[in-house]
Amino acid sequence: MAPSNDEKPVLNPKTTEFEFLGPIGALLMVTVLPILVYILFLGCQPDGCPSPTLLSLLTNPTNVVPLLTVSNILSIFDLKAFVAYLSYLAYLVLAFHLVPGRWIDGTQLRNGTRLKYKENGFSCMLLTLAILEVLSLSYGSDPLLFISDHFIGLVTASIIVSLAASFYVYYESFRKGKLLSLGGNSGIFIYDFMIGRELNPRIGSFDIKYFVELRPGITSWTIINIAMTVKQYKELGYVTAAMYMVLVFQGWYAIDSIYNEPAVLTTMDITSDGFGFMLSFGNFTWVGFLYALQARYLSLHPVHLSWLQILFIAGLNATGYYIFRSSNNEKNIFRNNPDDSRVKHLKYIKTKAGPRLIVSGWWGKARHINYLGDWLMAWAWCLPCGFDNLFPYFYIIYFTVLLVHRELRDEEKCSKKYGKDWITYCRMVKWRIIPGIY
Ligand SMILES: NC(=O)C1=CN([C@@H]2O[C@H](COP(=O)(O)OP(=O)(O)OC[C@H]3O[C@@H](n4cnc5c(N)ncnc54)[C@H](OP(=O)(O)O)[C@@H]3O)[C@@H](O)[C@H]2O)C=CC1
Ligand SMILES: CC(C)=CCC[C@@H](C)[C@H]1CC=C2C3=C(CC[C@@]21C)[C@@]1(C)CC[C@H](O)C(C)(C)[C@@H]1CC3
Repeated sequence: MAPSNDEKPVLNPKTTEFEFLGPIGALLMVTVLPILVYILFLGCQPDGCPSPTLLSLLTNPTNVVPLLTVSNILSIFDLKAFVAYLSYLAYLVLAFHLVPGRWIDGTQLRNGTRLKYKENGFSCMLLTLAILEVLSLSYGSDPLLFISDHFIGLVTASIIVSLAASFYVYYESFRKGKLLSLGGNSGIFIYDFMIGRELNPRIGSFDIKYFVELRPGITSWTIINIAMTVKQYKELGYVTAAMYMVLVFQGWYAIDSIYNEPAVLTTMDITSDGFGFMLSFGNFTWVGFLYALQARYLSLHPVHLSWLQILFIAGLNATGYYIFRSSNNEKNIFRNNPDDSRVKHLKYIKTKAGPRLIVSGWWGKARHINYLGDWLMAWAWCLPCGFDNLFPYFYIIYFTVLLVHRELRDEEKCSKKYGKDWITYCRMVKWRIIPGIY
């Protein structure tokens, strides 16, 4: 007999528990984060990081001339940069639709369905890099120097686009039949707008969250790093080892994330977080521009490293990448096919909720061992900037907070999902991120 209406589970239950300090935290994120991005970029100028000229404003606010001249703050509004950024996004959307790729299944949704996602990110990235090469061969360094010359204007363009996308998906989320995120349906605008109300906003088969997660931000981060390397070469006549390390380490990470595109389908962002300002701004601007903080710093303030420092930092990045990639692959392969020869030796616990929890291998060392690998790489991206300035280390500070907070969020989610099985798992694997420490 079909369950009565009051027995049927509600498809979109109201969100009753807040994260990120609730509506107040959401308002702060939407207002403070864009300002923070401007401070980190406008505040770092050729005359210093932070620029002493701009710091003088703190003691003499009326002396706005330096603000206009040194920081070129009026370049925040840059029509050329805005048009260029929109053209860049249009190209990415066109490439997504035209470049061939297989369609793969996402994880099962709570309404029992599975969405299909087009896997052609790596081909699109190769196409983008090929186009960059052709442009450089045809027009020299000008196309890439446009990026460093119009950088703040491009940042503004990404912020405007991220806000427009956030408002669009929020408005569309009220259409009938939408599947909402469990954490973004509080009914309070600023909170749902920030954390994301609809789980998988789409235009036809075009999944906005999936596209934004691995295309505009990751790609612009890679291109900006190349542009900052070209800028350093133009200024110095050579490229420092420190810049090469940041370019290669971060470029590898970015391209690796796209090469392993299917892995994003099992991340929290895709499986449980709605698409709102956090993921929109987080990808378009935070990943797309702020993640290039070290390359921009080195283009303005070259750092020379000793061979010992180079070897240590390279070893740190390699260790981090090995832990990051092998642990993520171990979980993703196991979850897709536990009988795969590469993971069938792993011990696991069966859960009442269904999915199996690995309790040996990487996932027997810590409950988020993959975060440790990512965190070590983050250190390897900051250390090439030397120790004269804290600006480039903003990334490791932000990232540490993000990973610790994300681990707590995931613990909360898994504890609710797995109940006693999660308690059993935690007893067997007691470390959260760093085995023996945390
Ligand atoms: N560079 C950056 O800015 C960022 C990078 N990252 C990286 O993204 C990667 C993915 O991180 P994230 O999205 O947080 O998700 P994770 O890859 O850490 O996966 C967490 C999920 O995996 C499942 N799981 C947990 N423990 C086990 C286990 N023992 N066996 C099997 N499955 C398990 C649970 O999902 P289920 O409900 O399916 O069981 C859990 O919700 C990480 O490597 C992280 O470092 C993340 C954020 C930002
Ligand atoms: C302060 C602020 C705006 C926070 C928003 C958080 C986002 C920046 C991150 C949340 C999860 C992310 C992931 C990646 C980039 C950063 C964000 C969007 C990621 C795409 C980076 C590349 C990795 O290989 C990944 C695909 C595993 C990863 C997924 C999560």
